[in-house]
This record gives sequence, C-alpha cells and structure tokens, in this order.
Amino acid sequence: MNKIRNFCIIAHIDHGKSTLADRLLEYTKTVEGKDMQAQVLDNMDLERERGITIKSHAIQMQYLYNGETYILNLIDTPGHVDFSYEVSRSIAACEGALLIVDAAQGIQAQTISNLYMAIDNDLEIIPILNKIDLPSAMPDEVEDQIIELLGCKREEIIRASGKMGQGVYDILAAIIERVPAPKGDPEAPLQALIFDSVFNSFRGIIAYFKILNGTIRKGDLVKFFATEKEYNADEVGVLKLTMSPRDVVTCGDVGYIISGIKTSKEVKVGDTITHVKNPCEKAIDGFEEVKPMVFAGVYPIESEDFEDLRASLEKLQLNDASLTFQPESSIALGFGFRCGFLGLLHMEIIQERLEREFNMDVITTVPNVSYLVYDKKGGVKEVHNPSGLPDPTLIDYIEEPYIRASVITSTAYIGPIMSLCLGKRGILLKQEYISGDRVEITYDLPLGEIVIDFYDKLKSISKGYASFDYQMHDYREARLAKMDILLNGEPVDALSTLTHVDNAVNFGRRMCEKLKELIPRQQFDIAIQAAIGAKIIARETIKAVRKDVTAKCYGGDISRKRKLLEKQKEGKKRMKQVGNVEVPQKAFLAVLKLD
Ligand SMILES: Nc1nc2c(ncn2[C@@H]2O[C@H](COP(=O)(O)OP(=O)(O)OP(=O)(O)O)[C@@H](O)[C@H]2O)c(=O)[nH]1
Repeated sequence: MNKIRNFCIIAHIDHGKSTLADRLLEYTKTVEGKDMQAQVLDNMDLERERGITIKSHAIQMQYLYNGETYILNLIDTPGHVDFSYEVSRSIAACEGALLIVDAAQGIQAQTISNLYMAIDNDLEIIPILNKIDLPSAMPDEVEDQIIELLGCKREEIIRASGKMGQGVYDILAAIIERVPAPKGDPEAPLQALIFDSVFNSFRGIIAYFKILNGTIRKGDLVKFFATEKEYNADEVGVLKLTMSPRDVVTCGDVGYIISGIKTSKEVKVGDTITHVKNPCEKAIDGFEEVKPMVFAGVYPIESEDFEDLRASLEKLQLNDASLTFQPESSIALGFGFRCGFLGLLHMEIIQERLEREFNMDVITTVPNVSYLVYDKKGGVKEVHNPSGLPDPTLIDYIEEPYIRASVITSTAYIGPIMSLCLGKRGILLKQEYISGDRVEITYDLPLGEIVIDFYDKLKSISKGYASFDYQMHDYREARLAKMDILLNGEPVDALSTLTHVDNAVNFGRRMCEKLKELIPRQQFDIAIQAAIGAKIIARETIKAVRKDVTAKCYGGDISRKRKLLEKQKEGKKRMKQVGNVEVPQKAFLAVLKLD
C-alpha cells in the first residue's frame, strides 16, 4: 500500500488538465503508440468535440522510480463551474492534487474554488505552473500569485508544459515524494466509497470505488449500505485504459465492481460497499447531496417515447448523480419530466447525451430556478416550474435564490463588469486586489438572472479576461410576476416564465420579437402575445405563407421532389405541434437568445 498514490488534477477550465494527463500517461507508458491520441481520458465524443472535460475519469499508471514500482491512480476532473460536483467527488478519492495554473492566464476563479475543496479534504497540493512554452507566459508573476494563494515556497512550484513535455518527470517524482500513501487497514472490515457509476448494456451497472479499509475479492458477497441489498462481486478490478479484472482489490486501491445490478436506483454515488459477513460498523461520510440550480422540462417529441425517456434519464443519472427528474405534464407538450441541472451547460450536455447515447428526440423548455412561494395561510412551497405557481390571489410573497459570486479580472474591466452585475440586480459586497492589477469582485446576484446569459456576457465584455465562480447563498423576497406567452390566443404553458416586475414589459416585448424570428411562417397568421394575468403586455404577428416546397421542381424530377419532401420531414423532427401551430425547439429556448 505504501507504493500507491491517488491523486487528481484540478484547475480552472482550459488551463491544461487533460493535456497534462495525456503526458503522464505517455511518460509512464500507460498508453503507447497507436492508442495515444489527444485527450485520451476524455472518452465521450461530446468531450472531444467541445474540447472540455465533463466527467471525471480514473486511470491507473505504473511508474518505476528509484528502483521501485509505484501505482499512480489519476483522476482527471472537469474545470467548468457546472461540473464542480464531479470535482468534489474525485477529490474524496485522493490524497493529493496537482493544482494547475496557466502561466499566461494566472489564477482564476475555479483555481481558487477547486483549491479550497482540495484543502477541505486535506489533500497534499502540488502547484504546477503550466504552459510555460507560451510566448505570453508570465512565469514569475504567476508564481508570485501562487505563492500568495498557497503560502508555499517558490521551489515547490513545478514549471511545466503539458504540450511540450517539460516538467513531466518532475511532476511524477513529486507525486511519489510528496503525496502521502493511502492510509487504512487491509485486514479491517471492508469500507469502499462509491464515487461514480455507469450503466453498461451488457454488464449492468459498474460502480467505481475507492477502498478505505479492507479487501474485496472476486466472488465475495457484498452489500450496499444505502439500500442494504446484497450482491455477488462477479467481477472486481482496477481502471486502466480499459477495465482490468483482478482477483483481489485492496485498501487504497481505486477500482470497479460489477455485480449484476440492473436498476439504477440500487447504486448511489457516495454510498459505502461492505461485506455481508463482517460488515463495517458505519458508512463513510458520503458526499453532500448536490442541489440542482436550474430546472427545465424535457419532453419526448413523440409522446409514446415517454417511458423510454424515463429509462434513459435513469441511466444517465447513474453516470451523473447531479441530474434530477420527476414526471410532469404540460398542456402544450404532453407528458415529460422536470429535470434539475447544475447550470445551463449541464442542461445542454444532458440534452445532447440523451440524443447521442440514447437516441431520444427531446424538446427542452425554458430553464428557470426554484422559487419559495409563501401562501397567505403561512405555508411555503418550493416551485420548480412557473406553471406550478398557485393562483396569484393565494400568494403572500415569493422568494428567489441568490448566489454569492466571485469575479476575478484585471482593473481594466471593472467598469463594464459592474454595470453588467447592476443590470442583473446584483449587490456589490467587496472589491479586493489579489496581486498586481488583478481584482476579485464579490457580488450577491439573483440566480435567475445569471443562469440565462451572464457567463457569455461576462466573457465578451472582458474579452475573456474575467473568470467567475459562485455558490448558492440564500433566498430573498422578490417582486416577480408570471409572464405567459399566447400563440393565437392559447397560452403555451411551456413558454411561461417568472420575471421581475420592473423588467416585465421590456422582457415581454423582446420575447415576442424573438419568437417571431424563431417560429417559421405557417399557412395562417400567428399572433404571439405576452401577458401578465389577463393583461397583454406585448404582441407580434407572424404573417401566413403558402409553402409548397415542391413548387420549384420541374414536372418529372421525382427524386429531387422526394429529397425535398424528406428534407421538410427532417425539419419537422425538432418541432412540436402546439394547438395548430408548429413550434420548433429553438423557440422553447428563445429566452436564452434574447439580445
Ligand atoms: N501552449 C500550450 N498549450 C497548452 C498546454 N497545455 C494545454 N494547452 C492547450 O490549452 C487548451 C486546453 O487544454 P485542455 O488540456 O483541454 O484543458 P483542460 O484544463 O483539460 O480543460 P477542461 O477539461 O475543459 O477544463 C488546449 O487547446 C490545449 O492544446 C501547454 O502546456 N502549452
């Protein structure tokens, strides 16, 4: 066990975690020659295409150091704020962390938040100044920032380039020298912490764990604490580039178990696995239950796919414990689910994974946050969907969630960032200089205002030189009103939103204009109206068109005609019939596209 090192890589988004992980795999000869491709661990297509890490990935390496072979278990983690929950779980499975800081960008918001998470879990931190090959690198200055943040010595910082390979051997040496070996007793009753799981259509559910105490053998009878269900350990093993079965996995190891579990409810991330005979006394303190921040309806395009959608969401949830869902119905869209996400990127990723991995065609509706609605009788109810709001006459007041946000930027951008936050009803708390001309600004902001487009706006006004991190803070009373959208006089519940009273008219007008752009012209006029209660606050009309797609074709060209018709059918795939109006997916997310 003293030859095992469990470590993760943490950093702000794009500071080079996955690239450095590639180098570690290459220099330890874990992946060689033909298997080596960029971002080996980002094995989801979606991760490669977008160049971001969404899931944490675990992989075991072996490395010969001073004549001894060490086992290094690496867990690569995502950098985007929406996925910080993945980071917290990976951290719990490690004793050390490589903290990577981009030498050109310096310390950013998630550098700090991920670092705090690692410190809270008592991890040994190895600071790495990455991308030193960049001409724009400012190694001395960024080193100063790291020293100030960590209170470490200059010699402890390793200068590296994940791209060119500098510093990689130093990093491997530091992992062995500085990260403590896992503690624990291989003879004690089994205590294994489940930190992730996936569904495999052939093998059932695969749970990934780290053993804190004890040993697990193939064929052992084990039980899961949360469900108290018993299973046979059909296969146990460690995680190399693929799963690598072992007869025994022991204390300190990061591994996997396959035990024929088919239903996702039976495996809970954060749960403890122990033996049926000689069980441990108590479960490991799991993870804090993650609270979704943003909610949206997810509806199958074909209503008969409802049960398939449920099964797909259950499987996805296994691999993504932060996703929540419960059935709901909409007059406009039929039966679907109200899903909870950590943020908009998370929502987008889930929609794409449903489409790619499960072949589901879905419509997602306007995202919103959760509200606390106090009624006049003194009761309170959490509402995740504007159409679930009680009648206005019964409502005493509504509270909305506020976050505490930290923005790190250079002084040049303070002005525009402050006016952005002000426009989002933000309250400035403090402004602190970190080092040089870098400033941390702290704001309280209504979450509902930032989920929509805050991140993109921040990036564009600061030309990318501002980073942002936030935590849920509290709920505060707000003057909110429910705004409905009517298409040809029919309210479309899936388009309802809660908006601040002061912005309502402006918001309603912009929504109507945007919907006019997004809903295709049809064979009759379509009136789009925004209303608060019975009062219409904005209106647009989409003029009728007679659309004969085959009109352009010359008489005999059948194949061309067929192609055009097919194309039209394809276009319909992402449409939903609402009353007599066909509404495309884009329109349901119009609110995200307001200028
Ligand atoms: N010049 C230079 N570029 C690098 C280096 N390391 C990474 N990059 C580039 O920086 C970008 C981000 O690298 P990734 O490794 O994907 O970053 P990441 O931190 O894993 O990103 P997320 O997983 O999405 O948080 C890519 O375009 C890399 O090619 C380096 O050492 N030098």
